[in-house]
Amino acid sequence: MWPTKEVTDLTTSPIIRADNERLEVPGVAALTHDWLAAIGEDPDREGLLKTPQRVARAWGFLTGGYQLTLGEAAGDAVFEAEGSEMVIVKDIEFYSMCEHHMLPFYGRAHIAYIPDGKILGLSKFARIVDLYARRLQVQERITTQVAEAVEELLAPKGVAVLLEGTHLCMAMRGVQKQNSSTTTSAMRGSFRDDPRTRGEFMSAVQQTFKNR
Ligand SMILES: Nc1nc2c(ncn2[C@@H]2O[C@H](COP(=O)(O)OP(=O)(O)OP(=O)(O)O)[C@@H](O)[C@H]2O)c(=O)[nH]1
Ligand SMILES: [Zn+2]
Repeated sequence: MWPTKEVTDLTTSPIIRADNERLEVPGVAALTHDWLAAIGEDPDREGLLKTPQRVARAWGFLTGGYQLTLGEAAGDAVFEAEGSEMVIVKDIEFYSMCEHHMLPFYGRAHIAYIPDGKILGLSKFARIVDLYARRLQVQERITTQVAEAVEELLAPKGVAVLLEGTHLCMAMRGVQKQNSSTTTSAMRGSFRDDPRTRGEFMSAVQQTFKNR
């Protein structure tokens, strides 16, 4: 892993400036030059001349989650609030890289929680998903880490996280199954203990499947 950069200005951090690949990972450009040669390419042909730098910037973005903490991703958006109605944030798209093949997997995350005095700014759920997705990952670990992050920030009565993912390492190589998808979930507190609470979440999520 490359040296951790202190991110003090969140408006310029790689996770927030999602359109802007500003963080080049040191060493990746030189490695990419050698990688191109190893696969039989000519790294010095015109079309590839800038590719090592592009790859280094792209990987800075794709693995920008290593550069941020949960506190930085959530900012100051934890608020005191009355009430304990279920909050569901659905269809948060994510893009990650599998740690086995370093190929992309992507899909949607759905998060629900039941507050116990604290709520979180809605956009922060997407930032938390990006924080963990922009690393080398397995889908199960992103799912668990997002659930643990919501627990840590809010200490809610319950939290549920469900991810649906398509893995390119299963589609464009290996078993070559283009249509398979993987669902992973983490249920904590009342979502684990109360089937009705879990059922309410699952039917809300299934509604988004039907509407596609
Ligand atoms: N559980 C889990 N497995 C994953 C994920 N992403 C990729 N994999 C799997 O990781 C496994 C690695 O298996 P290996 O047998 O070591 O590698 P491989 O020979 O390239 O495997 P194949 O993909 O079957 O060709 C494969 O079964 C992948 O499908 C993930 O997010 N979660
Ligand atoms: Zn893989």
